[in-house]
Amino acid sequence: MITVENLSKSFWGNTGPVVALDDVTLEVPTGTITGVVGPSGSGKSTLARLVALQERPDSGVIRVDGFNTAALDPRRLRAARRRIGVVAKGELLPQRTAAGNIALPLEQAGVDGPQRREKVGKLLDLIGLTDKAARYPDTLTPGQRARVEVARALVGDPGLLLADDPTHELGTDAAAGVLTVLDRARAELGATVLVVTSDAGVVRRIADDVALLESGKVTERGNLLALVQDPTSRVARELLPAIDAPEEAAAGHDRVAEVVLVGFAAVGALLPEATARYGAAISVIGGGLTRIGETPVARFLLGVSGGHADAALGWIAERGGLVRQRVSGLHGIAAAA
Ligand SMILES: Nc1ncnc2c1ncn2[C@@H]1O[C@H](COP(=O)(O)OP(=O)(O)OP(=O)(O)O)[C@@H](O)[C@H]1O
Repeated sequence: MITVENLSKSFWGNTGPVVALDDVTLEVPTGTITGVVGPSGSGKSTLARLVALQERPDSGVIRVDGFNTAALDPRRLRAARRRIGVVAKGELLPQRTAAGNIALPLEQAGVDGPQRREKVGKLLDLIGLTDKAARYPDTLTPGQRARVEVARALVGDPGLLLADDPTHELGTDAAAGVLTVLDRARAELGATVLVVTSDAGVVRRIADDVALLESGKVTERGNLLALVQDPTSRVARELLPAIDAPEEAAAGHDRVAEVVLVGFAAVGALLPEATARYGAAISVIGGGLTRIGETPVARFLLGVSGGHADAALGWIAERGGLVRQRVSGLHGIAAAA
């Protein structure tokens, strides 16, 4: 477990001090992927450098498995740094093959040849590049190079894998490939991963937990699937499908409600079952379906008509759907299950 407690960091800019991080607290539970998402300049890279123990905070503490890293002497600090696998971008050695680049940290650590080969072989398999082991970086695609960089960061079995903007400047397929590797690292190696990104889609695809960083402050954090069911969550607003129906499309229904459904059973079955049980006519006015990791999540604006419209909505809420009725126009009441 990595914990960041009350971390603050300022820099001197041209016009005075710039607060990059302001009292940031964060947990990265073991074996999970935590995503820190925020706009440009919100402090993401500063946070990544501090967690990588490359820079010291002005105040606050970073704990790795309970140890306060601020209290470490230089030798222990170097050892602690080695426990953090930083995905370093654009730093593959051009004169070394993909396998040779992944093996480099093991060579530096004095690991013998057979052990190196076994470890590198496993990681080449994890990143799906076994057949490219002998290729040099300049003959790989940007996405393949990015996957090799992740493998190199994983080769020392780090306590934390840290990736700053891992999909930056990659096309859609290449980005998906890198995220699959991070996901497999967590699932198959039990890696603990911290990803900082400005792309909410990265968080939606791989994160278990998320923190929203804005102007150096964490303004929201928690489990992603829990947050998407929180009507006040700004992360949820970012990640769920937009309801892009015009106001007049909601006219003519007895009840209009925004509904968030999480999981295969809810997304697949709740609406037809509510229709069948309560004889209510339920129509989808807007919204849509997405996935959070492997979990389907839907946000719909529903129009419900018929004698048992309220009962139908109440039943959906009882079954775990988040139901917010729109009473009139923009006003709503929350009835979370
Ligand atoms: N070494 C530094 N010297 C001076 N100011 C800095 C330094 N590093 C970061 N800053 C400032 O701190 C703030 C946060 O920067 P940071 O790079 O951490 O944000 P970011 O969220 O990673 O942004 P981006 O997504 O654009 O990379 C910015 O105002 C930036 O200009």
